[in-house]
Amino acid sequence: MWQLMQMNSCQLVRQRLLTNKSNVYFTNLMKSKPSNIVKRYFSEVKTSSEKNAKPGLLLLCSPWKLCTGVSLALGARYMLSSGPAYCKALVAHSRVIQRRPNIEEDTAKFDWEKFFSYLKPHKWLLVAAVASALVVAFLNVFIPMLLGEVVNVLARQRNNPSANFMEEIQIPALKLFGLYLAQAFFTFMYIHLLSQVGERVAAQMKQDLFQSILDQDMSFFDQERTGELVNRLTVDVQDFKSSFKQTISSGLRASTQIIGSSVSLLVISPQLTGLTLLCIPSVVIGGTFIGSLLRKLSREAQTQVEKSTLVAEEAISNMRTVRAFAGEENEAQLFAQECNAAAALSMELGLGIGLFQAGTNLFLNGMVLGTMFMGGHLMSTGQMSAGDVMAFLVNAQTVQRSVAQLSLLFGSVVKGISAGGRVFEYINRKPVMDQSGTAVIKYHEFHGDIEFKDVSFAYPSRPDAPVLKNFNLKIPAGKTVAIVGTSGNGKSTIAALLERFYDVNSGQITIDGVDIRDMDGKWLRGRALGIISQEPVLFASSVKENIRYGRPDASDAEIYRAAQTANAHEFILGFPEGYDTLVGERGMSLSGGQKQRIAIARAVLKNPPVLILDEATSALDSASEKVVQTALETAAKGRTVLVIAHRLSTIMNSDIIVVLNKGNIVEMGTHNELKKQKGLYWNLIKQQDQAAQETSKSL
Ligand SMILES: Nc1ncnc2c1ncn2[C@@H]1O[C@H](COP(=O)(O)OP(=O)(O)OP(=O)(O)O)[C@@H](O)[C@H]1O
Repeated sequence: MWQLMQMNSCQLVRQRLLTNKSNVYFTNLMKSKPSNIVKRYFSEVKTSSEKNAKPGLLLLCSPWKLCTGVSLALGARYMLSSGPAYCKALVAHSRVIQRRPNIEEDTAKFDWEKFFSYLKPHKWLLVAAVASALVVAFLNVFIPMLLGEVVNVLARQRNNPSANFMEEIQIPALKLFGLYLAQAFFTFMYIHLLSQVGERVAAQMKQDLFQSILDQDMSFFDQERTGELVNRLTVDVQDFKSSFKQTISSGLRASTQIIGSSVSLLVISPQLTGLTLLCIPSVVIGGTFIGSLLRKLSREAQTQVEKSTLVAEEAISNMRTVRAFAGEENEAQLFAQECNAAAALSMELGLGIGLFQAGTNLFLNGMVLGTMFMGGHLMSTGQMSAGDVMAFLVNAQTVQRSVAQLSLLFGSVVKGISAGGRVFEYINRKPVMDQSGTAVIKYHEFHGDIEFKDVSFAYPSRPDAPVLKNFNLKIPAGKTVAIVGTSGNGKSTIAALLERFYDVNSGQITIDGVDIRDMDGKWLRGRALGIISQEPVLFASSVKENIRYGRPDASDAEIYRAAQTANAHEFILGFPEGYDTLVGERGMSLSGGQKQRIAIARAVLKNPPVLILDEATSALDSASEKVVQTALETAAKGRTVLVIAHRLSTIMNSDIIVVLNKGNIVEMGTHNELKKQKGLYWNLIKQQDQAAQETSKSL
């Protein structure tokens, strides 16, 4: 049993959804009957299979997985005295649909209009860059001719040495030097100007993309992978920028050079040009065929590299879970597997490129030899000079280099267009939720009467699974209302709807009679509501900056006062660097209770009239819970408070307790009233007392 769990534990890190689930959810699941655990197992499998029907079906059909699931479920019920984590493994197991990361097919369209709107502010820089690149191309066409003139002077000198060599060489050499200087100057100009345009456009695109991501609805983040979004911001913008710069610099230059140099070749020697043209079809056909094979291999290798990166990223970002389940070996194996597959493909690609390059070099060198042979013959019949042969060779080389650049560019343009398409797709993406509300309630007019009227709601990612149906609830101003109920009943959903993370499907939620959809969302979340959740999220900066996040314009004195209210001032001063102590990534260097008190200070600093406490103490041990509970009670004074409580000890001194079952209110009243009813609330109390006794016995 344990081995089975170990085998599946590393899969846990890939279950992003699980991070939305509280420990309480799993503790509760752990206490269910074995049949319920099995039921939940299959319900999770069903949900997953809805998302990804084919593999889901496979999972359901696989007898091995079925047996594992049932045995995990049955065993888990009896083995879980040490905590809810194993239940997480159970549910994670049921959610394992696809072991390997899914690299989605690229379907995004490139938005040319948007692209030009980014170029527009830099049009003059771009024109100057393009003009400079064209000048370089023209110079590259003329340089071989002048080089030919210089060679002719040298050849004449060898056949007929004369004293006025300096005079003869002076003019062509000076002209050539002038062209070299001009070529150097314009090369510098186009590279410098192009990098200015490229960097400015890329920076603007990145900012717009980030802003667009920040503006998306919460349902967008429920469905998108963090790694994918970060890739859009980094890799895709980078690929697009490189491709853009390369298209202008290499593409424009190479095309102009091909045309210019081809004309020069014809002028120098039509016979030699004709001979060269005869060889071209074989190069084009062979090159296209081998090139397409190599590109296919390159795409496969790239996709494989991305897969291995995703495996590493998920493991590193969930390191605590990996360590807690001793999943290092599995992760390392999986990474090695993906890495080796990527290396094998890249080696195959290397072999292909090597053979292709060697063959091309042999062919091209053969052509040079052939040109010299034929050129020598034409020289012997007086139809060409040594300088002409030299100019022809250099021009032919320019054409060859330019063609090679263009063929390389083709891959880069395809890559850049698809990367740009993905970036623009996200930039253009409009949130579905209507954000046009502007209503705000003046602070001194704010009472804090909250009402849910006939609210029905299903998460956008699961439209067929309604969480609330015709839900009605009044939270009077200045009162504390606690919502209790077993896991998965929709308690946190109520808080999420009040924060307007999602819009209700029907009905309305009002604060002081104003529909929250008509309110300015930033004001609603930023000023009116404060939330303290079970797992407070801190940023990797100092304690002070984390508290200031509640109100960026707060003074230091206000921050200290908020920390005092949150019972955090003392322990913060105990740190060697006090308020300037860095909390580490996601607050790793603090205890759960300390993190929570900093989160409370952050909410207190914001001074919101309505406070939402979403299982704010349920992740803490009983000693920390008491300290945090006191801090919460101080913070809650004079505000309307919505408490989402799984553990009944966290409902504080609530004025009204609402018992929720399957999204419906089944009991409502004060603690004493509900106890007397001996209904669901009474059962919950009994269950929790029993669980507490069992825990203390096992300790
Ligand atoms: N982001 C989401 N997307 C889709 N479904 C969700 C999402 N969050 C929650 N759900 C589903 O909505 C239902 C209610 O979940 P909710 O988190 O509100 O329950 P809860 O009573 O707060 O549970 P717990 O006490 O375990 O936190 C559950 O079936 C859950 O799976």
